[in-house]
Amino acid sequence: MRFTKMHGLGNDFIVIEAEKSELSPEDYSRTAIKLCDRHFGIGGDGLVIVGKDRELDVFMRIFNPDGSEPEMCGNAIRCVSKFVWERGLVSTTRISVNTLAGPRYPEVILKNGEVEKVRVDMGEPILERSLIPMLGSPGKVVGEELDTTAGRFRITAVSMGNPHCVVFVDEFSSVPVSEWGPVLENHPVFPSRTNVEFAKIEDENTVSMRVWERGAGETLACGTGACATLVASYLNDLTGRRATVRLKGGELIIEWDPDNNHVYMTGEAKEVFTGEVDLRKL
Ligand SMILES: N[C@H](CCC[C@H](N)C(=O)O)C(=O)O
Repeated sequence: MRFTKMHGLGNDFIVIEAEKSELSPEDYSRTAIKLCDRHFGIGGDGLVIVGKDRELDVFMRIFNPDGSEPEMCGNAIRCVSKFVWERGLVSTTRISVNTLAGPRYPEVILKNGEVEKVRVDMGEPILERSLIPMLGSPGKVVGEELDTTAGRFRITAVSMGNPHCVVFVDEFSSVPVSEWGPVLENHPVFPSRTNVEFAKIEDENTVSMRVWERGAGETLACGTGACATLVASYLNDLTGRRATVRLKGGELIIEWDPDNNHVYMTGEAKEVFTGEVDLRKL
């Protein structure tokens, strides 16, 4: 089966065209576990399935390395946009992509005919606790204290279709991401688990971020996480509605438009290699 290895700021994915794969949907989850393994498989932070859609240009499904299927993935949708543009699966630079979180609208930005960046309308952030989803009384979760087995955290919860728990820190050197991450990811207050972002405010237009992803562990970047972090930073009066989010793998520009309440993410997407994999050998 053919695959394409891509990444968005080092958040890497194995991309497969549904129509050209011998996989059926019930195979996706267990195949993701095998292919994402960095020793026994190809290696990746996710398996991304892209294909023609009945209503929109294409659909995107993503599976975490633990086999779970999240609603949305920011770095992956930039990779998918580059993938479908370069393979002629779409004929315009403005693309419509169906996801479990609903339609999303990326735009590929060309330079000398090549895809330089992708700007994605990530839709409206979801702030109502029960829709994150998070247990507890109705309302927003902004700067709320949460007791865990690793101590007490002040959190802000935002969904971009997938759940995010943002914790602001003064320095990363004192943040054990691989210890605190899973404690928050699996906290019972998050019935669907959650992605976890540790954010350091550099100035009112710049935020640095480390991320522990639901079903994937620490990654070099998280697009939906960067969007959630900008929203959380604004809700906590720490930044404006536009910021550069600095991740281990690179930078994203995130804007939260006050007029339509949509969040926009702009960043790169890269193709590294293509290959063939015989699933019977995994
Ligand atoms: N692990 C995430 C999905 C991938 C999100 C991330 N890679 C991004 O770029 O948004 C989750 O379970 O919600």
